[in-house]
This record gives sequence, structure tokens and C-alpha cells, in this order.
Amino acid sequence: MTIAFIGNPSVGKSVFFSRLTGVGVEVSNYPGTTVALKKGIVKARGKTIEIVDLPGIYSLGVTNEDEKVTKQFLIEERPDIVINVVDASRLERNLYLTLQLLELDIPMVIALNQVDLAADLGILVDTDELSELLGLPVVPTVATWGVGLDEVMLVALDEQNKTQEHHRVRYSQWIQQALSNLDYTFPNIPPIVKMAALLNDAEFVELYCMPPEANALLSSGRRLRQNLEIEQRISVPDTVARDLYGEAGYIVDRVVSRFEPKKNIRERIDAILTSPNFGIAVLISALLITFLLVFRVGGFLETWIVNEIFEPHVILPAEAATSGMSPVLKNLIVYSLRGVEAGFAIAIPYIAVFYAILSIFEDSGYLTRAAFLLDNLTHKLGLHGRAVIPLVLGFGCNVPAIMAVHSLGTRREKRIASILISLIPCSARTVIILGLVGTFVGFWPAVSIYVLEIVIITGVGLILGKSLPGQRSGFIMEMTPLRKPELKSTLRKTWMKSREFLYIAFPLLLVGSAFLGVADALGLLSIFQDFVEPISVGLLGLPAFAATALVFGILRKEMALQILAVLAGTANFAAVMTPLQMYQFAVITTIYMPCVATIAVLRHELGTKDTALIVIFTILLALGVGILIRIFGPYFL
Ligand SMILES: Nc1nc2c(ncn2[C@@H]2O[C@H](COP(=O)(O)OP(=O)(O)OP(=O)(O)O)[C@@H](O)[C@H]2O)c(=O)[nH]1
Ligand SMILES: [Mg+2]
Repeated sequence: MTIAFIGNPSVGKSVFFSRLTGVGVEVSNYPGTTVALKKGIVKARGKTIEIVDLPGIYSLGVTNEDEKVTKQFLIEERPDIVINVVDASRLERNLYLTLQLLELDIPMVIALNQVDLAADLGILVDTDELSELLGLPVVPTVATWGVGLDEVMLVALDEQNKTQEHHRVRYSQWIQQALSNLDYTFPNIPPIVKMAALLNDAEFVELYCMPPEANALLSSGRRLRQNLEIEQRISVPDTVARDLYGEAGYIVDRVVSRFEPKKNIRERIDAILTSPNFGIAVLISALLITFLLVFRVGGFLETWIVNEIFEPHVILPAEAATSGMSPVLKNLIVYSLRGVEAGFAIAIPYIAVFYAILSIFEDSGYLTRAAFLLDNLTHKLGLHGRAVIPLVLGFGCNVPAIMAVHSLGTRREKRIASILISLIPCSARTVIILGLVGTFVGFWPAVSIYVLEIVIITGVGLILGKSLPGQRSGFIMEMTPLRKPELKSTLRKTWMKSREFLYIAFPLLLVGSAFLGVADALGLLSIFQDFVEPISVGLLGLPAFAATALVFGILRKEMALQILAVLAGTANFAAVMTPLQMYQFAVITTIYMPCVATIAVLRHELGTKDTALIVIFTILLALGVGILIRIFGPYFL
């Protein structure tokens, strides 16, 4: 038995899902957090129930790729029960989807969520009246506090075997007539599919019917629509939308009562955050404070872990213990341990601090404000304001950021955004920038790398925005409400992301370092380094071992620095490199080709050709910038 959570974006579906199933899924305060279907199992009343979390949708009409996942699931898999999560503070817009869902004739229950926020805004909903009008059970809930969750599930289970006599939308006369016209020819097709045919939603019709029938239905739909448009001069999609909104508005009038909310500081804060000048100043300060915190707190933790834990208690004893062994064995052990040290000491502190801050941005709703503020700028890059969200997520990790590009409208925008994201210094590159340049050269030189990156990204974006052909789309994004971020959620997210890092990166790091130890003992490393020396040393002026580190950086970016430490035999880079070399190394590792995981998602999203072009382009770009830094760097460093 399957129960699916369906609703508008950012209403709380994923909170429901993770609270019920215990499966950790991403929960954030911006629309489009969930991009793929996620399943979990719960037991209730002795039954095993499959619960499904889905990307949010605004309507069953035309959809982007994430929304398609939901539509497809609804129609092809047809869950046994739908729990429609509705945001009480935005009832009218949410009911638009609810009214459409009713036409699917799947047993449905409404979880009227976020009643706490609605009450703060002075909105009260009469749930009994709403239930009466829709002909369905309505349960008020506050998902984040766990209020009403069990009740919704129990009510949903009760509904399974009932035939619901629910409300039907009363469409305008002409639409009704067209639909009943289709009834004659296609008696066995549900009304919702006929409506899709009338609206020329081929995707929907094809999900439901076999090709010959789908074609017949679509062409009948087209004929009827044209007739209406010519004879009655009405636009069918507009009329249908107006009918749905009319009905939603009518219901809201009946069930919502408003009262004067308490003095709302939220609104005042929001006005500041979104004001054109002050908002940008806040944005820039927020970014600077983020870097400063990551740098200071991450750096402090790094030094502490290296000096207090690893060096005295792990590395030194291991070196002493292995001193009598053969070089291959000794290297195998010591290099692996240095790999572990690099992971724990260099990467985890910066990554954890960064994710903690990013999750505050995500949960507070600040990302949607940033998207609004930067809309003008992103338009010049050929993107719409929405793209700010994947771009900012890119500072965490390029992989989910490129996956989030799904939600952008056109292929052109997806291409531009993906290219730009693969240039964004992710948390792994931040490890290198702050761990190397921040620690050994200075805070402001580290900041200057971000500025340089942003200049490069903007430049590439401007060129692509002007030159890439394809469609543009307008900026439409829902502004989710400001919320106070919760400590628990922040800690949970930070833990989830750091754990992911541990699982994926650690085995690689261990095997990579052990392999290097052996290769070094056998003299293989120097052969490789000699081979690339004309470029790495001759052209760029880096130390010879840096080339090997760069190769490992392709596996995972931060590995470049970890392997650099392993190869240099010390995490005190100042002893083996000049400030200029460190600066160059950090810039080159940030730019030259995306890591393998990013390449894999790029290939999935854009295809092999675009991905190969991106790889070649970034290598050349890194080489060019590296040489420029070698020439002009000495004037500054
Ligand atoms: N105040 C309040 N906030 C809530 C409630 N339920 C969820 N939220 C917040 O709403 C935001 C969105 O929650 P999600 O669970 O990610 O929303 P979703 O419906 O899965 O959204 P998409 O994945 O984008 O479709 C998060 O910031 C939650 O903390 C609630 O009952 N009250
Ligand atoms: Mg979600």
C-alpha cells in the first residue's frame, strides 16, 4: 500500500516524510528543494505502508523536469492514498492544485500545514467548513513540531476503502460543454484526462492513454478548443485557470477569517533584506561574514586537530614504529595515516562550518531574497533570478547544485547555469583556498581568490548570455516566508553533509594515499613529475610534486591539498612553497576541470559533448590564469 505526499513546493512535505519514516531528506525554505522521488516504509495498524515524498508542483498543467516526476508518479503508479499537504498561510494558491487533484479520483486527505505561521500572519482557517466544502477530511498540522502527523496518517488509512463524495469544480458553461462532447466519443476516459486534452497537455494524455487513443483524444481536444476560441472568442487555458482560481477564492472567502496580527518584525526585516541598496549591502556583508567564520572557526579546529591529536598521538608514533620496516611498507602505512589526518583535520572542519552557515541561509528563506535581489544581474548572464539558488548551493557542492538546475525553465538556462556552477568554489575548493592561502598567506589574499572567481564566472556568464542561442524565460518565483532557523535542523543538515563526505571521500583518500606511498617508494612518482615538469614547473613555476596533487584533485578537489600535504611530508606548507606558489596552486585547483562526481552529473544533464567542452575550457582557463598570476602576482604578494 502506498501513500504519497503531494502539494505545492515548500509546504512541508519533506518534513512530514522524514518525521514519519526517519529517512533523512533535504528540507529547506525555498521552492524546489526535493528534486527526486524518495520512498520510505512505516508500519501502522499492522500494515506495512510505503510512503513517498515528491517534488512540489503548483498545478497538474505544464511542468518542468522535477515536477514531471510527480505527475508521472501520480498517473503511472497511482498511489492508494494521497495526502495533499496544503500551506494554511497561502491557502488560495494551494487550493488551485487541490481542486485539480480531486479530479484524479484517488482517496485524498488534506494536511492543513503551517497553521502556526498562518496564525502569526493573522490567518485562521475553519477546518470543518473546509472539509465540508471539499468533501474530504482536513487535519490541521504543524509538521515541524510533529503536531497532527499521526492523526493525518490514521485518517488517511480510514479513507482508503471509502468512496469519497468530494467536490467537483464547476467550470464555465463552454468548458463543460466541450468536456461532455468528449464524453460521447471517449466514455471510458476520466474527466481530468479529457481536460488535459482540451488544454493540449500531450504529456499528461500520453501518460494515461495508449498512443492511438491519445492521438485521437488530443486531436478532438484541439478541434473543440479551436472552435471555442474562434466562435466564442475565449481562451480555453485562461478560462480554465480563471474557473479554478474563482473556485479557490470562493472557498477561501468561506473558510478564512483574518485578524490583525501582532506587530510583525518579520515584515520589517524582510523590507530591509529586499530593499535594492541596503539589501545588496546586507548580502555582501553576509558573504564576508560567512568566509570569515569558515576561515576562523575552521582554521582553529584544523590547527587543534593536527597539533593536539594527529601529530603527537598518531603520526609520530607511527613513524617511530615503522622506522625499521621496508620503504614500501613504511610508506604504505605512514601515507595512509597522513591521508586520514588530511581528511579529518583539513577538510571536515571547513566543510562542517560552511554547511552549518549554508543551512541557516537555506532555512531562513534568505536564499529566495538573494534570488530576488540578484535578478537583474543574473538576467545579464542569461539566467533568471531563480538560478541564484543553484548557484549559491554550488558553494556547498557542485553536484546537488547542478541537479537543482533541473528546475530552471529552458535548456539554454540549464547549460549556462551548469557551466557557471562548475566554476564556483565549492566547499572542497574552500578547503584549499582557506587551508592553504588563508592559513599561510593571509585572509585577504584568500578573499581575493573568491573575488577573482566571481569576476571570472561573471565574465563567462556575460559572454554565454550574449552568445548562446535559445529561449529566455521570465522571473517567476515564489517568495517563501522568513523563518527563524532552528538549531536542530542546522545540526542535522551539517551532520548529514559531513557524514556524506566521510562515506564518499574517506575510502578514496585512504586508497589514494596508500597508492601514492607505494608509487613514491618505487620511484614512479618522479617519472610522472618529470614528464609534466615543462608545464608544472617550467610554465607555471610550481614545485614538481604539485602536479601529482593536481591529478588527485580530479577525484575530489580537496584531495589536491591533502595529497599535497602527504607528498610534502608536512601540513606546514610554508616550509615547502612560496606564497605565490600557494596562491597559484589554490586558483588552479579551483578552476581546472570539475571533479569526477561533477563531471558525471554534468554528463547526465548536458550530454558528453558539452561536458567535454567544459573540461577542456576549464583546463585552458586554469592554465592561462595560472600563468598570469605567475607574471603579475609578485607585484602583490
Ligand atoms: N512554521 C512552520 N514551518 C514549517 C512547517 N512545516 C514545514 N515548515 C518549513 O517549511 C519549509 C519547507 O519545508 P519542506 O519540507 O522542505 O517543503 P517541501 O514541501 O518538501 O518542499 P519542496 O521539496 O520544495 O517541494 C522548511 O523551512 C520547513 O522547516 C510548519 O508546520 N510550520
Ligand atoms: Mg521536499
